[in-house]
Amino acid sequence: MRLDVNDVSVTLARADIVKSVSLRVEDGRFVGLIGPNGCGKSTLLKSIYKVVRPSAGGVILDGTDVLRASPKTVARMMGVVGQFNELSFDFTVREMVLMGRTPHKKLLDADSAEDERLVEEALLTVGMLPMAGRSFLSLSGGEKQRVVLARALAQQPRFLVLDEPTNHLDIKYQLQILSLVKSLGIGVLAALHDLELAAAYCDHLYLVKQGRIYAEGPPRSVLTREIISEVFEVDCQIYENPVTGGLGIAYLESGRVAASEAAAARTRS
Ligand SMILES: Nc1ncnc2c1ncn2[C@@H]1O[C@H](COP(=O)(O)OP(=O)(O)OP(=O)(O)O)[C@@H](O)[C@H]1O
Repeated sequence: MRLDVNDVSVTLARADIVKSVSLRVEDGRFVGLIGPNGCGKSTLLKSIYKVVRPSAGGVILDGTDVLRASPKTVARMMGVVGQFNELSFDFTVREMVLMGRTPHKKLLDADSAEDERLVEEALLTVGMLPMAGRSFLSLSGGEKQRVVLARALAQQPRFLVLDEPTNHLDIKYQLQILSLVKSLGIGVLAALHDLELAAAYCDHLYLVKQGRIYAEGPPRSVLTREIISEVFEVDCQIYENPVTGGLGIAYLESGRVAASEAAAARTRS
């Protein structure tokens, strides 16, 4: 399922937050959205999953006009893991995940054996089956995050939108969840903060700066020292990780940068 975001702009409280952004996620590709705090990643994702209405532009998923389609129509295709998972009412973990089946049901349809099977499978996948009877509100941040992902998996989406899916997760679950999402083989658009993880898992990156796409391409072409310095205002060295062969980023503290530049200047003179 292919996602096309065409010239989307979002204005909130009279501020232009997303400015004419276009992007594409081809079927089966894992695409990352990266950028500094407040650059507009979540707002852009919310406009894709219909929580925020763009002031201009269009969102097309597999030929369906997402902005005009009903929420149920979109939910049959698209699973979402948002950034905040708070609820006013308490549900059990199993009930939360069962909600993922709602888009596939008619009003008053009972839960089928297949629904129950998909819920068990999703809970098993994220390691939350032993806590199926627990109250959702009593869970830790990482446990909640895994339940919300299980709900999205039970939905059997053909496209996933993830807003910082590894937020709150310890390293085991960060790696497990990203590997799992990648193994689904469906189109994924995910906002990620960890640039090394983004490089390891994403086929393609869009880097956002102040509401606009600043750079896009394969991770190695986007995650360069120059671009990271321009957008994140942090100096770094890019290297090939000798163990994994993946892209490594060594961040340099500003004091150390100044010291190494001074040392380099002394060597030159
Ligand atoms: N409802 C709103 N009204 C006014 N401003 C908003 C609203 N929602 C978000 N913003 C502002 O829009 C900007 C972009 O926010 P957004 O949450 O999209 O950023 P982000 O890139 O996801 O940031 P982070 O990495 O910190 O999660 C921020 O300056 C934020 O304060």
